[in-house]
Amino acid sequence: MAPTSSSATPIHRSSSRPQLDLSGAAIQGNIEERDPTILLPNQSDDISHLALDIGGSLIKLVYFSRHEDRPTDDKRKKSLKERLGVSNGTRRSYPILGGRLHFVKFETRKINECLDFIYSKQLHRGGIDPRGWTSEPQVNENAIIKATGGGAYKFADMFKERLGVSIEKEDEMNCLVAGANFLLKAIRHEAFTHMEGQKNFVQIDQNDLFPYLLVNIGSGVSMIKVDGDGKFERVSGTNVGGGTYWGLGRLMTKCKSFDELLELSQRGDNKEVDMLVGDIYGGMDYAKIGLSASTIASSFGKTISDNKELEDYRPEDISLSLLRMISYNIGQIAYLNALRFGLKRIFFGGFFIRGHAYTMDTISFAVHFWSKGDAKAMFLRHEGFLGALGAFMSYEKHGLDDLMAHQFVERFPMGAPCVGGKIHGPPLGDLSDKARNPIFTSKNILFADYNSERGHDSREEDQTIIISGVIVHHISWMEKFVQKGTEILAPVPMAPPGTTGLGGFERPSSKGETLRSDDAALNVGVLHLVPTLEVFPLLVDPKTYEPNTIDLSDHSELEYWFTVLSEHLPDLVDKAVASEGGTDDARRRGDAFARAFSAHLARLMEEPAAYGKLGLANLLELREECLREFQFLDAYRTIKQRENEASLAVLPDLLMELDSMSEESRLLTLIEGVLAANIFDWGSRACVELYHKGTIIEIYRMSRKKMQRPWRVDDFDAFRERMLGSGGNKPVPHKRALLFVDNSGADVVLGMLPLARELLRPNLSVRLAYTQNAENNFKGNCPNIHSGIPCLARYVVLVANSLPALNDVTAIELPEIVAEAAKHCDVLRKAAEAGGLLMDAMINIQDASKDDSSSVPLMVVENGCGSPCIDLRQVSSELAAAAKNADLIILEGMGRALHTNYNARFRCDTLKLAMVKNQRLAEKLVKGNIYDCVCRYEPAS
Ligand SMILES: Nc1ncnc2c1ncn2[C@@H]1O[C@H](COP(=O)(O)OP(=O)(O)O)[C@@H](O)[C@H]1O
Ligand SMILES: CC(C)(COP(=O)(O)O)[C@@H](O)C(=O)NCCC(=O)O
Ligand SMILES: [Mn+2]
Repeated sequence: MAPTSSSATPIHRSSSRPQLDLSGAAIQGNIEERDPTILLPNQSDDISHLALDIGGSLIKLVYFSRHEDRPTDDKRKKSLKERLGVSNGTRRSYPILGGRLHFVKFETRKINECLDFIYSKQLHRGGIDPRGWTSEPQVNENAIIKATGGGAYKFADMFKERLGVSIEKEDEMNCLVAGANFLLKAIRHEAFTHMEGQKNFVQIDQNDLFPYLLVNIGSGVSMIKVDGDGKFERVSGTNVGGGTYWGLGRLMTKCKSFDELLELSQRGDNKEVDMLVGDIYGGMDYAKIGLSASTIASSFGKTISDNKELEDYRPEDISLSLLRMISYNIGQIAYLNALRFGLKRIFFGGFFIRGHAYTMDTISFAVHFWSKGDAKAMFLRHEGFLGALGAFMSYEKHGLDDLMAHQFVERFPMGAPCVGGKIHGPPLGDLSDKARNPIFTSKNILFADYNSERGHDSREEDQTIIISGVIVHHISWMEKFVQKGTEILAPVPMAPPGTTGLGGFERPSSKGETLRSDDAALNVGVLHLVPTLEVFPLLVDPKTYEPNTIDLSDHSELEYWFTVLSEHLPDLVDKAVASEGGTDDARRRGDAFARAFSAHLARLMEEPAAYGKLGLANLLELREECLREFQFLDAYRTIKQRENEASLAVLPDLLMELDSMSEESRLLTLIEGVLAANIFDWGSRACVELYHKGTIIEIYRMSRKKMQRPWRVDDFDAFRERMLGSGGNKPVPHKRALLFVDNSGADVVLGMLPLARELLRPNLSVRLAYTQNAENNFKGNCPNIHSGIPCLARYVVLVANSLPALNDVTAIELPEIVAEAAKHCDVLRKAAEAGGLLMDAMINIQDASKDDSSSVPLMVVENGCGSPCIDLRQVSSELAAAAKNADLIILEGMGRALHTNYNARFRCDTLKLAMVKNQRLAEKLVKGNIYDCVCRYEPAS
């Protein structure tokens, strides 16, 4: 339990939406110090709000926790952010820093475990007072928890007695609908179809969501016609539901748990129990009415003709027969109701489904078969949490309903056993023994997901579990970490590859005999709420925008990238460990990171859609997130510094060389320079091997020498024409250019900065065009005048990562690099000085929407990402603001311009520049070879 603090000074956040007010919170010690301890009276997490759905079988918990910004080494970043109020989202006056939504469930018959969990995390002390979300330091008489489901009535007294809180009951149907509507609107890859073992995510158009049929398969089944928010009618239901399968199954098979029963079904053969069409028709199809011989004519029908007792049947066959009977029946009734009301879409929720492939396939089959393909069964990733989410939304000011998909980031943490930067627990060498021979009992995996939401914020080594007030166990983080890894690697239940055609199924084919543990099978991560994220405003069509260029649903593609990332792992671990001083602790964290990332990869190889729609960018981001989870804040720190220094040392010579050229050849040389310097990429195997063969400067020279036009994709002439004009075409200078920079060292110093400088320096072609225009009585001034001389772009915005990823330069590092470069360059110096050396530039950008004249020539903004790629649906609010008046985008690097955004269309002129540093990608994307270059220019569409 976290200690309480009486000397706590409250944090006050100005807020228009006070729902997550932290007035009860206090920072212990110096606010400036690294990772200060934040205390909320009587609780270990910052703040939590909780809602419950207490059903006949399961208790579902949704809770929200607010965490301080991730710990960072970089004081400057902190002070900059504080100064700018960036983390508070001042531009939009967001009142909250965001937080995380967690999903947990317990069996209803084990309600005590649920109460212990709430108590251990002090979730009931979230200060939910009926008067509002004002956190009270202590539980008060009026504290309430919103809950739905029958248990909200049945167990109300228990909550009062054990936790001192009152349950405020919410209507179950209301909650189901509110939860489903929220998920379908706010979570991008929430709904999917599942047919013949194939999972496909469905993009739901928010404006075309209603009406739909919601079928919630819990213990019993409710069918609700949903016409809008709060507009619904329970049109049907059936008492043959999840409770029926579990109840009958338990009686007939003696199984001890639901999962055991489901596992049995995977080895079952239902024709031993079911009467099939073929049994009646002597092995023939009844083709006239569309029934194959393997169609079930009568579930359990065969048991009447046999002279057998229950014991004579295999429990496996019984379980499968039951599962099919119930799933099929529900699918059929659902369709009949959809037909009744003319609904085409049916969403299925409830924990009966349990992400189980065979169950979903059976339901889908029934809907498809009876509707002749007209209606579609869709499933929800947060299947069983609809009611609990709805209850959460029923708090008067939960702040969730106006949030949108781009403000949620789902993470799948491993439960890193880190405490204050240290890995605790036994040496990692022991781990494989433990994994093979787990020491867990059913009791001490009670909180199997407990650590999933803690990540690197963990401050406790052991979790003490209190059951009925008695301390019964200590679980070390390490043990839980191993458990998580073991769970994640458990075999996946697979659906059969195909049906027999006319209404029958083959037997289920499972890759393993056991199901992935209940917890891991949820396929639901922690939803991080980042209110400041925005959709990049220059996308032509955000709805159809797909960041990933490579489709990993192609299995050979997935296999290839899986191998690339796996092979890169040892080197990455070495770099990461070295970046933390190579200590024993760093080594242990490195090993743990490698295990965790490998486990994620292995799982995704087996089940690519396990974490939602999967693209290469997701894998690359997962790797960075995983590093951060194990407290590797910047694995390439030293390498980046070394390369920056070396490149800055040769910058003056390069600038001199450039200055001696004509404008036309200079622009070409600059683009060549960007492409050549993009070779400095520590994420590419081939490049890393190159670095062992020469110094930075040698490689840079070699790379520049090899720049032969035409490049593999070469739109340079069109770009040059647009920039400098040609023949009768006058150049129309750009107003604001956004330069998405990539790697540290030569890439940014010798590539992108000189290009930025070119845009900002006085330009003869523009001057000429302007003068001619003026002579032709051109009214108005050329907008691009700095110090009285026109240039190619009036404002240049350098867009860099918010967090480190590989050797990419970050927005925090960039101002210092620009300042160093500015020592050798008047243009950069003047531009930077005009912006008060970038810090103020960032302040100004926030005002830019109000008054454009306050903008400065050169600024740095963070992009909101911590990945080598960029998903432009989720960028920082600063970048979104900076993009407002931008008319030129330059995307640089393989991650940002090829892996992602290669096919993205923008509303302004766009230049995509990258060197392809991977043979396979070169072949696939540009039909070329490794080290080929891409210079793709697309005028505004
Ligand atoms: N671990 C589990 N324990 C019990 N039932 C489970 C479990 N996992 C899935 N189920 C299935 O989920 C059903 C409960 O679904 P749920 O949506 O939670 O409904 P309810 O609100 O009625 O409890 C059970 O009847 C059973 O079929
Ligand atoms: C991670 C990267 C996208 C970074 O490239 P960059 O954006 O820096 O040009 C790239 O290095 C990559 O795709 N690497 C994996 C492929 C390989 O090692 O061949
Ligand atoms: Mn990079």
